[in-house]
Amino acid sequence: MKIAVVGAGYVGLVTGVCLADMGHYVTCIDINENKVERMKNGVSPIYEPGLTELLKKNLEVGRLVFTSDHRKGFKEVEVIFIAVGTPQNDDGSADISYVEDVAKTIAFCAESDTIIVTKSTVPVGTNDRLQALINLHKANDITIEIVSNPEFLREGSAVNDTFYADRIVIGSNSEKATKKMKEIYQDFNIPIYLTDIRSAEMIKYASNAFLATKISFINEIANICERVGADVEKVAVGMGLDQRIGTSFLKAGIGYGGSCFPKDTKALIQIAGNVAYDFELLKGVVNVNSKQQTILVDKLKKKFHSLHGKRLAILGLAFKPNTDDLREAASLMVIDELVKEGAEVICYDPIAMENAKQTIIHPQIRFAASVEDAVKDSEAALILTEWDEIKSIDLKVFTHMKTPFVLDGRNCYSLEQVKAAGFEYHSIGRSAVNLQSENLLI
Ligand SMILES: NC(=O)c1ccc[n+]([C@@H]2O[C@H](COP(=O)([O-])OP(=O)(O)OC[C@H]3O[C@@H](n4cnc5c(N)ncnc54)[C@H](O)[C@@H]3O)[C@@H](O)[C@H]2O)c1
Ligand SMILES: O=c1ccn([C@@H]2O[C@H](COP(=O)(O)OP(=O)(O)O[C@H]3O[C@H](CO)[C@@H](O)[C@H](O)[C@H]3O)[C@@H](O)[C@H]2O)c(=O)[nH]1
Repeated sequence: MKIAVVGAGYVGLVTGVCLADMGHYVTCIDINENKVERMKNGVSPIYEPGLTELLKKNLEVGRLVFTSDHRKGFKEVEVIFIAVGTPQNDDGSADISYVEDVAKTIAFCAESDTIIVTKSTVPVGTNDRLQALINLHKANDITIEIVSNPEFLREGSAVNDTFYADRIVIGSNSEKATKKMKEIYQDFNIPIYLTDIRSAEMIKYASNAFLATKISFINEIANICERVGADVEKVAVGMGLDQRIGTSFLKAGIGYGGSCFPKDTKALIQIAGNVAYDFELLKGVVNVNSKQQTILVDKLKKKFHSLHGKRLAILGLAFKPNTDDLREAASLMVIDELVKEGAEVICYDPIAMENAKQTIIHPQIRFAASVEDAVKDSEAALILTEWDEIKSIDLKVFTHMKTPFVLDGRNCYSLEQVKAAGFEYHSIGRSAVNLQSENLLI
């Protein structure tokens, strides 16, 4: 089938490449001409395992085309996916102006019957609004129908998530559009959950809010574990063995970041507020997360009287491993706090360094070429992303620090490993390892 995808960001590019790989003819349209040029040459603008290979393969066989010309991209296509951003407004609500702009462009350009598929995460009722907008602007003799098809991929495993998703959600009020959607996804062999448009829109927000709730819940349990002498890692395993609870998203740490959970939880609070419902639980989840993101700074302040002039190493900048995305990463909040306290910050990340150099600019911040360079002469090391490279380093590297003091926000090492290596170590929801007594401190 001939398909257009508007917005070649994370979701649009991965969707476009995977649809092409499944045999469809896909045109990805993005207003960023620089990005389009790179993609035309087989260069992915994002770091995403497995994506470049598929991008090159599908460009070569001619199933994938990139353009910044919407009218050209819409020529002869039956289905248009919208995958542009829905960032956060100042009040936390979702900004749907990019999605509305695309809907209007489609209405102006469409020359024959078209199905629009909204992949972007949009507040409940947005697709109905888009349909009304399109009906207002489209030519009279054509039909444009809209379908909600929220995206559930995770950054860092986006390609795999697309091919092996647990479900595909399709919200549609039209039999013709539903049939087309089933055809598009036929070869993916993934269960399809068909529902109405508003429920599909809500499934996306509810899923992200629920996962964020699990994370804030385990982080609060972790904070209590530290105070009562329990180990959150063991608690999470024990809880997860109950199949009603499950093991996933119970990894305690320094909170959730990224381009989705922070903005989608806040947007859902707004969606509820707009219908006079106070989503108290979710407000708690958001507050817990914001405190959790800087919990290591609190621990650091307990250790040192003042952070002024202290050299502190940051290991890991991306909001999670296997991505170079820094959006809403805990590292940004931590670094901001440390800079305010007058510390000298030296950062290292295996992949997100180039993005970081353009995002985190301050005279007190420098970048190191390796973990070794970052920790050398530092008075504390803060681990913020659990990259394999960081998890698998020889722990001796920390013993060469000016003060061998490690704050691990992602519980990368076992307490036994750390005790054997010999440095002071504080993690999340577990006893601290003290250097002098070699005892575990509560
Ligand atoms: N990033 C994720 O992991 C993820 C996962 C699931 C859902 N989502 C949702 O998907 C949507 C897209 O997210 P993203 O992270 O891919 O966004 P992104 O910011 O990475 O990409 C958006 C792209 O759209 C382009 N664009 C903007 N206006 C355009 C227009 N009029 N025509 C053509 N291109 C245009 C931009 O240049 C940009 O390349 C959001 O609603 C997000 O909440 C994201
Ligand atoms: O047990 C866990 C799991 C995750 N995280 C953190 O949560 C954030 C988000 O992680 P993850 O969900 O793996 O990555 P995203 O790419 O943000 O994916 C989420 O957001 C996407 C955008 O909406 C959805 O499509 C996905 O289904 C949803 O998992 C990261 O900072 C992780 O460090 C934890 O702290 N503990």
